[in-house]
Amino acid sequence: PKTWPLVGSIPEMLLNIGRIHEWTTDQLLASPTLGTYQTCGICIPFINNWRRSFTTVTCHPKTLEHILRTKFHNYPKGPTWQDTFADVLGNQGISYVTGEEWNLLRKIVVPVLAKSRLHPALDRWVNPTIKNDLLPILDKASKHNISVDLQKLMTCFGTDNIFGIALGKKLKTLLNPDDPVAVAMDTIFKYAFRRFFYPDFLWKFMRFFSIGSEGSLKKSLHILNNVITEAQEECSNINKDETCDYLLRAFTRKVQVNGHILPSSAITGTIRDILLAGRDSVSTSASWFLWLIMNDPRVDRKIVREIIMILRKTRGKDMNGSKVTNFIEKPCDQETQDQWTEEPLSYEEINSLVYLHATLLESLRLYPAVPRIVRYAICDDILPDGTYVPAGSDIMLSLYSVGRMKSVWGEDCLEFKPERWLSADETRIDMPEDGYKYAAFNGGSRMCIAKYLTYLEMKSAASAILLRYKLSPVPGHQVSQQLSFTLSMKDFKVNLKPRDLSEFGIRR
Ligand code: HEM
Repeated sequence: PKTWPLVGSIPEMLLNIGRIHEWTTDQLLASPTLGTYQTCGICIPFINNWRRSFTTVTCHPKTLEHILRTKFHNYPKGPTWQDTFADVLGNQGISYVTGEEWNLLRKIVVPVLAKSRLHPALDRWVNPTIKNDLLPILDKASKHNISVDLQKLMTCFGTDNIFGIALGKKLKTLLNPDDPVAVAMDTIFKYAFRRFFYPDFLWKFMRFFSIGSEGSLKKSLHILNNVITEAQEECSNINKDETCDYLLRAFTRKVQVNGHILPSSAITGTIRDILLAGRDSVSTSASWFLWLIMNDPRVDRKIVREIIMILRKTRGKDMNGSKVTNFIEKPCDQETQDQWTEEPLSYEEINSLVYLHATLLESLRLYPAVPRIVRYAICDDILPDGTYVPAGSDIMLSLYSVGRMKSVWGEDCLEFKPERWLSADETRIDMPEDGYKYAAFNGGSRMCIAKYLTYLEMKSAASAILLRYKLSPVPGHQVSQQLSFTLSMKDFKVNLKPRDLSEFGIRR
């Protein structure tokens, strides 16, 4: 990008702030290495060190692998990130700490969220939230022709699920969006992000005197911490032998791992990280996913058809009452439709949805909920494409841009095409050999701990919504990206019509 004396590329970035991820992609596409460029921010000689404002921006899968795996120890999150977010994330939580403490936390948390352990999370939290809270809201909206903001609803859905899964608490923000905890979470996201735009001395001054946005941030963190501490106290009174089905319980059982005792602040910090990370990421991904489907009737039909095929196998009955074994069936009548839509899909049903899974991967390729991550170079380094990275500078990985590179995903990289994730006969998922081509959940040792939980939550919500309703855009409403930690939309207004499944009773 164009770089000016003293202010670097800041003016051009500010001009493009409303489309910052697109702009970054444009710069990466124009770079001679097709995937890496270097730039700098405000740099005033004798006042700040040029290395602190120098940034390497990249999206090439080989470079991502180099930073996230091969040279993992040379690229931590760095002092600026730590200084800015220590109080928000808790300086002993999983996303903040490094070294042995971090290994220990991952050893506790990762197994609890492993794919094979998520069945109870679906039955106890996700599906009841869909059935009792989300669907009644959508039913009412479709009956009365009222449009809904799906981004907002999905944020409440993500919040309710993550509070259940992490703390064993029913928050029910779908029914009560003004719940003080939900409002506190909103405030934390909004004002913590604002720190990027204020000079350090200003927000630190405001924090010290608890004024303005920093005052609200402090209060909101206090509200969230109180909820976690209360849950910790309740949890310590529960019989230790009871089945452990939420994250906090896993901590009380495994406070000591390999002789290391975990401090209570590490547990609080990690739970806080999980509550914050597990909310907007899911709502953002679900919103882009549903937006893409709403605008692509071919994919919409294919998804509903696949769900029906699965339901015919698992819930279907023919005229004589016996289970249907083949899918070439009569049109779906109202009674069957009612039976199939009474309960959200079960764990086994969800795991049989191959096309839906491909659609999810495709939407995360184009719209990764975390669009960029930043690392810091401890020592000088040379990237695989020959770029020199000076010690003490930042390196930004644009996860948003990876999916938009023709050199990585081919000429049709901007097309929404779930089939690219499927085997030729479309019966199974074919992941790319180079795992760093798909980096939505990060890669290497700091990979997201909740990839499978996210898939499960999203497939469950998407199948429930798409089986029951046909979505259409609200005339005149355009979605746009909101500047935030995640790629969230400003709002996502849709109209819903009950889905008529009778048209799906045709031969394959
Ligand atoms: C579509 C949904 C999600 C996406 C795209 C996503 C993406 C990511 C990415 C890119 C990172 C790496 C961040 C970095 O190192 O700078 C990350 C880390 C993390 N994610 Fe997720 N995430 C999602 C959902 C979730 C959920 C539902 C949870 C909570 C259960 C969660 C918890 C975490 C935590 C705790 C970390 C830090 C791990 C560590 O540093 O060891 N994420 N996620």
